[in-house]
Amino acid sequence: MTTPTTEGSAGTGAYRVLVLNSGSSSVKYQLLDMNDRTRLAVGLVERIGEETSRLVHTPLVGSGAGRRERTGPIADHRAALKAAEEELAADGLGLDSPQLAAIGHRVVHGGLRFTEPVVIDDEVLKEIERLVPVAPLHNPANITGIRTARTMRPDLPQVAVFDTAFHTTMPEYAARYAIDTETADAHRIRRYGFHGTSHAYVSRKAAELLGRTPEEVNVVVLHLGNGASASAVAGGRCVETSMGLTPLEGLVMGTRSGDVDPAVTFHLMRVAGMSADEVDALLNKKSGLVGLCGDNDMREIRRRIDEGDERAALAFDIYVHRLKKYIGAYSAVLGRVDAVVFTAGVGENSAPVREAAVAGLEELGLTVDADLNGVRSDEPRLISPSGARVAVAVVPTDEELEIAVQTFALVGQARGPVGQAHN
Ligand SMILES: Nc1ncnc2c1ncn2[C@@H]1O[C@H](COP(=O)(O)OP(=O)(O)O)[C@@H](O)[C@H]1O
Ligand SMILES: CC(=O)OP(=O)(O)O
Ligand SMILES: [Mg+2]
Repeated sequence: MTTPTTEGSAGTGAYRVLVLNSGSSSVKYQLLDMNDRTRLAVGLVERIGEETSRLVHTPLVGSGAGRRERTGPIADHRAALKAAEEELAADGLGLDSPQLAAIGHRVVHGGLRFTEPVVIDDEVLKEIERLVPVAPLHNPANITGIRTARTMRPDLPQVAVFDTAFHTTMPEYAARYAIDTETADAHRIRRYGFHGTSHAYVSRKAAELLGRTPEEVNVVVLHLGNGASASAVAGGRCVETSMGLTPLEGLVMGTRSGDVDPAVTFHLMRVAGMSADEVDALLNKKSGLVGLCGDNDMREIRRRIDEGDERAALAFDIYVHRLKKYIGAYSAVLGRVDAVVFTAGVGENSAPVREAAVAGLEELGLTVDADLNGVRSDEPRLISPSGARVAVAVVPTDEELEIAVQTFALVGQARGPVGQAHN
């Protein structure tokens, strides 16, 4: 791992990066010191637009240390960022700080054009807006984040780091749908994949855990958060991933269906009289775990299962069955698998999901040690027994760190030499 120098961006001495990860109803933010990649403050604003919004802000340095919480309505993403800025400013870490080198934004859809992080200008912003129809839950929130941050610090470089970028190495036969080529090309319909920052970070960390370089290993990464996706990474390059044109395809998610027969859509339109927008809302917001059992939080689902709730049990089984299909499929795609890696909220925390997802896959070399699987930790760790043919691991993701590193590297390149992107 190479550490950037204190030169920071531009030799100005600015060495901090603020990262904004704006989701459909939440904003996660982190302020990092890029000299040693430590976090100075972290925060989350959730349930934006509801009466019960909540901001949790935790400064990690100085006298302000200690978690602070605000509750009460926060109307929109703009208000959420303003509230976050107030909290940062209260600790002397506000956006007016001369030490701030850049703001890094997670942008979910980068289409065909953005295969690397970019400094945002009006034209880049316009392209991110053009992609709203293919990331309707995400790109609008990302855009609001960018616009608000620009208003607050118009002089500061703002960098977009795209979820889709890591997947642009997918071979054409994995990225194309088998539909009429002219129609597909005219509308840029293909599989883009998402959560790429996480898949990139976690696959690299998994190689490190195995004591190998990313080039030496083939891994299957299962990013199981509210949105969920799988990827097959061969020698450090993504060769297949489960999300497609939009973040709807693939695994069962908190509120999204993942894979369904596409005919479900026109059947609902023709037979149930639903509009395109209604089907869109059904598949994106009222499906997945919440559609199956009314809850999208895996903790709550497990609690209900323990009480004998059959709907929750069936939802769990459907979730895990889909995961197992993807583990099998990606083992075939990779030919040789060195590790299957669990990450994000469910992947990092739910031992029952991990156990059930690999149960019965001994023929593929996959087993989980019950004791290791039960350990709670924030560190990357193996949960397969020693000597297992394929390692099974838990690697906490850190999209914000990855975004900060890419942002800082880019701003440095634009203005003069700085440290490089990390391993
Ligand atoms: N201790 C836990 N046990 C089981 N599942 C958990 C736990 N903590 C969080 N989760 C799951 O993780 C999900 C959130 O994952 P996260 O990666 O933070 O999502 P996102 O970034 O998409 O908002 C929750 O909805 C919940 O299902
Ligand atoms: C792309 C995507 O699904 O993101 P999230 O998990 O943050 O909803
Ligand atoms: Mg996430």
